[in-house]
Amino acid sequence: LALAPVVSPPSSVDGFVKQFLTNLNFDQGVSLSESDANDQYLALAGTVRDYLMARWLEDQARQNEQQSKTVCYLSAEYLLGRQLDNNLLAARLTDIATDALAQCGIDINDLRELEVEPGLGNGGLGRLAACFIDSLATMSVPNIGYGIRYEYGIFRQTFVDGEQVEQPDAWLRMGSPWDFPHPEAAQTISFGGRTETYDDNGTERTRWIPDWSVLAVPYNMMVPGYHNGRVNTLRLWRAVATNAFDLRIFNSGDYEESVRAQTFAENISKVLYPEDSTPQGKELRLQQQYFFVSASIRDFIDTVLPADYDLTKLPDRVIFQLNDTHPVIGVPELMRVLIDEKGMEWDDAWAITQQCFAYTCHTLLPEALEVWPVDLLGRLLPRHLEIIYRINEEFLEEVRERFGDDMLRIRNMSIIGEHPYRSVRMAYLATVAGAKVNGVAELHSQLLRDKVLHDFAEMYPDKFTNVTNGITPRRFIRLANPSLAELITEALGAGWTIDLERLRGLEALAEDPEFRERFGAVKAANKRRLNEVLFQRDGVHVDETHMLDVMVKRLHEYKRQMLKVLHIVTLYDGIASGRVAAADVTPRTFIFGAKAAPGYAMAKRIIHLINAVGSVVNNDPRVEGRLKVIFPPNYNVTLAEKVIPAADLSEQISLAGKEASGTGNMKFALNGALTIGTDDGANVEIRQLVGDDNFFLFGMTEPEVEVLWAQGYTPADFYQAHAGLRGALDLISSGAFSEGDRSVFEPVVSNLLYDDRFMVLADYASYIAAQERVDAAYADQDAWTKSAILNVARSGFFSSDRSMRDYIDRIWHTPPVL
Ligand SMILES: CCc1ccc([C@H](C)CC(=O)N[C@@H]2O[C@H](CO)[C@@H](O)[C@H](O)[C@H]2O)cc1
Repeated sequence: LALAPVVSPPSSVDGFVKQFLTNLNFDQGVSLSESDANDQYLALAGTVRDYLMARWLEDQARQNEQQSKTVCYLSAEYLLGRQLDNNLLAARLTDIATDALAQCGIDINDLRELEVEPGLGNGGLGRLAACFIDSLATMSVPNIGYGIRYEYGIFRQTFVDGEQVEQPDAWLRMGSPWDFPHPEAAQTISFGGRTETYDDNGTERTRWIPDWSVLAVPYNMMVPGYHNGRVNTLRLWRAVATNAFDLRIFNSGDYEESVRAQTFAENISKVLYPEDSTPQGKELRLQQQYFFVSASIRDFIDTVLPADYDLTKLPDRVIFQLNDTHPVIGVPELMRVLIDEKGMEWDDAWAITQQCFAYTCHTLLPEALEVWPVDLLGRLLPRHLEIIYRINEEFLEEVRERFGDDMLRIRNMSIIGEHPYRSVRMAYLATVAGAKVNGVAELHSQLLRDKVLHDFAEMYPDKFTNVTNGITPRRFIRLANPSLAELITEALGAGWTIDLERLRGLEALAEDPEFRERFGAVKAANKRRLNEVLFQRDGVHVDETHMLDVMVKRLHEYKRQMLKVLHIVTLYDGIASGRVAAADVTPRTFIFGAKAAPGYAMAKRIIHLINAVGSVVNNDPRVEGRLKVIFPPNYNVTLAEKVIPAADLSEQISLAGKEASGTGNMKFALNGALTIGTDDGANVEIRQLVGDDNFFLFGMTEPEVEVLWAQGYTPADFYQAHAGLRGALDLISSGAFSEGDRSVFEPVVSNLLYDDRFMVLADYASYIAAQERVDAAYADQDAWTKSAILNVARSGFFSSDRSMRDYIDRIWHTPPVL
């Protein structure tokens, strides 16, 4: 019996009904007639999980027996989105489940809406991780996604008088049917204490005597491949106290103290840090990073490798991909395990470590590069600091050998920074330790080589490579835009879902008026769907006759939501002042989606301004039917899936040289929106592929930005020089959007006039000119639709499957296990 294969329930409506009722009755403990929607949803999720379980167990067995090389993706964030539909799609169960539930008198749509998306990420980096693990499963590449099972994900955003107010994201409250705990595989994670050396048969060794420890309990989520019967694992760690409850203290009556250890321990995986570019350097954040990385590395060695595996061959079995600097403490951790626990010599351990790690950098903002004060790191992880010091020592020796005693270079390249305080530069540690270092778009990777990590690229030219980001077409076309998916499948067959370059086949159809007709109808239908969703969700209407001009991404000054605001105010001012006839303005609805890090004051003010401009514009009869601003709160993956398919214009307007890649830009192009954008991040590659005629380019290039910055940038000069700009800024300063109270948005305007680090004013004129080109183009709907079809046809490159192929070829060398 032990060898009996796990049998999936029969993939039939009857089989599904049987499994569903079994789960409802025996897992949820209710009868169908007694059950409420949440019971039914949890039973449905459990049933889908049962169908995937057999595949998962088979896969694990296959990978173990084949001793295949595994990609361990170490990420502090996974922005997964809702699971139900993706799992149904992957397992070809959508129709079966829909019919089975209908047989039980249940409308699956009602249950679908109950699912709370796991918001275990902030933005681009977290969502990219989710797209990547979907692609690896679909490509049958052995992969374990390791991360943290935060009890509270990214905050829920509400607006109070137009201002962002954060609510805790209690996503687990109604149960989490998609993951299941494995306490038997818990790892003990230690902190604090000191180190001591001891003699081990003539060899001096070091051991760490920690102060305290917590348990890391893994929760597995299944990551199903699309239509290939494969299931990989997402393994998220939860912190619990080693001794949850101190009976002695309890019996002494100090009940609170008796459970303190538990609450203290649980804090580690309590909540996601809501910053997405400015590290706060908080100790708990470092605890989180070490907690999940230590658990993951030891879990892989203990549970995936055979017990007696020869660790000198570790690079044959695993590559740990570092998703930005957040998991880099994993480098000294692997060294500690190999040397202190496995008794390996330093040089052997270092040689292995350098082959087992690779580092992806996701940013260009110097302030986003994490540095940890040596005091904090030394107190929390004394042994790791020792190891980092020795890594740095040996590295600087190598620098000296290579470049001589060049003190400036040595100080610039040292993993240990001296100013403003002695700290460990995690990006440098990752670069020195990683077998490969990559950026996430061609321009980004070039800027890493030329600027951010220039000295390292000079020393290790072969280490630096690029892998342009991608998105999964399963979620962001098949699931988010079923009517477009249907149209494409009808035209090209279904193969495009796992081979997105096949979209090229649509190029010819762009010439076909009938196909254009149908493509336009899909866009119109998605606008109507968005209208229903936003009316039900927030009580606002979307006018499907309007151009939908969409800007959805985290709120950050470098992304320049303020440039979009100035465009809206310029249009509004034109009509309101009578300078422009309303009839001459293309009817537009501006849709924003954006969360600001709670501590990012300027970002929160800009959110307030967008809502304030919106309420004035939306209630001014002079622009009624011409201009409308919609800002649904709590932008997340689920809302993105409804907004992106309805968009006509995709706003990708960051200052050139600041957005590492962007991935929203790719989702919009693949859903038939045209892009207005700068030559920044992956916009450059989108424009190169879709063609200049199908992209509204504006603004300075990165070198031009550097030149203007070097020669001294005076934003007020642009204010003086441009009447439209002056009018828009003056209108905001006048209090027109704040009931006459000039003080409310004064900081936003003066920041632009006297600082403007991201050159909003410098790019304003070019942006407005580009928007006029958009208006002209949109007037010819047929030509616009043709251009939209060409955007879809030529964007197959931006599949995360292609990104995975590039990682496999250039960094991982982990062929699919078929
Ligand atoms: C510690 C604070 C912190 C948290 C998150 C981050 C992330 C790296 C920020 C991020 O999400 N970067 C985005 O990553 C995307 C995926 O590669 C890119 O497409 C975006 O351009 C980049 O901003 C930096 C610093």
